[in-house]
Amino acid sequence: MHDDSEVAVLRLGHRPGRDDRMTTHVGLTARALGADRVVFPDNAGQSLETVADITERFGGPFAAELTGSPQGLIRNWTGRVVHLTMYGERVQDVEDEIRTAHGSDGEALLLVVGSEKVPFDVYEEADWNVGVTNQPHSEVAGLAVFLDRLFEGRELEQEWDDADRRVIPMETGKRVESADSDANSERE
Ligand SMILES: C[S@@+](CC[C@H](N)C(=O)[O-])C[C@H]1O[C@@H](n2cnc3c(N)ncnc32)[C@H](O)[C@@H]1O
Repeated sequence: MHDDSEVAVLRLGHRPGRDDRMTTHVGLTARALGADRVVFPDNAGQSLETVADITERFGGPFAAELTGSPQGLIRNWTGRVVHLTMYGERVQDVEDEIRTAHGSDGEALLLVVGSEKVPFDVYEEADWNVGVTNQPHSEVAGLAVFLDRLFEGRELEQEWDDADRRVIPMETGKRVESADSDANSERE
């Protein structure tokens, strides 16, 4: 989480139209929960724009990029690769090992989430295939739980740089403060 070794998220596969919201949410979840970068397939430019816009307004650091070769990124990754899949080893059994590789050994992590069927090569190329439960659910949910386990909750405390607005937590209502501290409040 914005320390020496990077955590990047790769969205593998994107079906324009059908996957637009899900791909965007992979990026927003990666950003909000402590990853440094998200990489989308190059047909997901609309999702990239949304994530970049949120980062500009609500702060960073966070990078969003496109790639023409998602599997090339996996093959050429110099750190370790974690593929999130319902068929993988239980997250609670491998999280310590992954945290040690990242935190103590300084390995950059590439977290891979799929959309439609993930090619078997990815299972073979991954250092860990990890299940957040072995039940089918969602790439967004799997990513969120995995990042929270990886960072042991520290990502909830992160500060945001260069935001032009900030949400003030409230018991009731919505309050957003601009960077120059003009406050706007709204009751639901
Ligand atoms: C809707 S699923 C489709 C998976 C696809 N049927 C396949 O064969 O890989 C899309 C993505 O959600 C993630 N996912 C779904 N359930 C998961 C689980 N229990 N643990 C971790 N990731 C999961 C995986 O990254 C998966 O590629």
